[in-house]
Amino acid sequence: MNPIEWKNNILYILDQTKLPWKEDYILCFKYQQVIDAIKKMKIRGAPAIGVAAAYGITLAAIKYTGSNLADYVHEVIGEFAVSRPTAVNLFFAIERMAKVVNSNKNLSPSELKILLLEEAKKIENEEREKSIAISNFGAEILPDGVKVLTHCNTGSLATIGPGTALGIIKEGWKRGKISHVYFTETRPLLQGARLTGWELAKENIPATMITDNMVGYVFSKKIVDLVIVGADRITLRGDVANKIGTYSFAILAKYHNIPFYVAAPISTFDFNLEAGSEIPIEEREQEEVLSFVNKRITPEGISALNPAFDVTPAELISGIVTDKGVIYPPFKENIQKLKEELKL
Ligand SMILES: CSC[C@@H](O)[C@@H](O)C(=O)COP(=O)(O)O
Repeated sequence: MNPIEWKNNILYILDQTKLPWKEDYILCFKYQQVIDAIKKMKIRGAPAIGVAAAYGITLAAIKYTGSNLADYVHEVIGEFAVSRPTAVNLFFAIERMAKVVNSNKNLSPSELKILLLEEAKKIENEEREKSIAISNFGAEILPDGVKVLTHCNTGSLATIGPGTALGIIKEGWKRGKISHVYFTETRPLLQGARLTGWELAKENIPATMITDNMVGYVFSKKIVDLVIVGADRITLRGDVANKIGTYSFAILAKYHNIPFYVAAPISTFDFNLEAGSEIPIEEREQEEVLSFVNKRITPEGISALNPAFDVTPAELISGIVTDKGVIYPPFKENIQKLKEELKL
């Protein structure tokens, strides 16, 4: 199941706000529809947001009939850059699209449009390959018969391909290494209950959902042996921004001596940032937490906090599974080494 598909100059986006009730694709004819889909989380998950933006920029270029395509593409890139602030994959993808424009200034508009589409397809294919690699590296380190907990949705819907944390779980299940999967409901938008539940059910993987506030209980009862989550941005010292709640689960895992793994492609690393405190955290509308299934549940006059992500310090993480292998502590040294090896 692809969360996104490019066909005949139309971008098809599977509307994740309608899952699991309806498998409905939005047909994007204009780039503004893609920005809207990202903002409203019809498409979400760090790698998938990057791919959507790359195609959205291509869509804008293809539809443009004016006389300065390069400037126009840069303007559109500026609009995508403010759609969701935390997942660095968005910026990774738009920088690559900007580079195509900047290094091909002498080409005709039609030639440039072809190159932009090729780059978007390349980004998509690379993300697919990366999530396959992560799934394999991660499955290798899983102990036999392990009971795993994951948070939010990091599967095919959030990436292109099997997924990151959920990709590892799917691969681990295929290899007979996982005995049971637990996943959180993931308040407030229920990416766990709706989306991870949907993917696990499609794969016939036996799974149990818990609400976010049951994690401590589940750890204390030794119901779970290991945690794997995804990431929206990882800094040079190995601090990880991920779906709100991740930080609390990491602290609880440390207390209970439960290994806590993060899975993400190298495109989720932000080599410009040293510490997690520098990561911009998206603050979403209060209404999302004050209401449940579109019905206000908190009395009028009460306000709410709604950060979409939190930051888990490197000290709480056992390992980071990437498409280039698993990084272990000391993270700062090992991330720096990988950066140099990959010439990034
Ligand atoms: C492979 S997806 C990794 C992360 O993007 C995922 O864990 C997550 O936090 C998703 O948040 P979302 O707000 O649903 O985009």
